[in-house]
Amino acid sequence: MAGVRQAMLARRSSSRVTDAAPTHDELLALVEAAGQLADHSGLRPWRILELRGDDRDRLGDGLAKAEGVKPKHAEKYRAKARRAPLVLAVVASVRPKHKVPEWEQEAVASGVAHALSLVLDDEGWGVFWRTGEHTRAKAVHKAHKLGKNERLLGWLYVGGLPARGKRPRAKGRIKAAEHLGTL
Ligand SMILES: Cc1cc2nc3c(=O)[nH]c(=O)nc-3n(C[C@H](O)[C@H](O)[C@H](O)COP(=O)(O)O)c2cc1C
Repeated sequence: MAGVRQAMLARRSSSRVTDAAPTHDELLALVEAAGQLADHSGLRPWRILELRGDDRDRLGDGLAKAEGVKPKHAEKYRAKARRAPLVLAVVASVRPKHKVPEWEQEAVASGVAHALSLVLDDEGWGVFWRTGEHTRAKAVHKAHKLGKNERLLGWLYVGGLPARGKRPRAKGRIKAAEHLGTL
């Protein structure tokens, strides 16, 4: 469908967003759409955690702890986690020792995050996928109450698009011919 191609060509990450955010119900509809991608054996090896308000401080505190910073000095990390009104933690929930290897399951979870970024962008929201050296640190894992077979793929920071809209693409579009080859 041409609409998807146009949406991809128009997609841009927005590092700065306003305090507006999709509601829980709006988000549910977008997660439903993003979750329709190819999934070997239909394992659905992913989930998304919706962090709003003070819940974002759990992320900030987890990052501070991973860095070895005491809670009373965690303000800098809390502020980072508050850069958007809605932070979506992307979790790969893998089934170990399944005939579908773990890397394929993580590929599905990653695909969902990309698809969710795209549909959010297409609906007019600002989105920015962030990670960092502590994404898979124990303290961050615990802060998100993840299970033994779960791991984070980072966070989608979501909010309203600033009045100036999306930034123009600095390096232009990719050169497709450089990425498409034959044997
Ligand atoms: C898995 C993943 C993790 C990322 N982590 C960061 C990050 O921690 N910090 C950052 O500045 N950009 C990060 N990025 C890149 C931005 O989300 C964004 O894609 C980049 O700034 C390019 O902008 P564009 O998406 O508009 O082309 C990450 C992207 C992905 C896919």
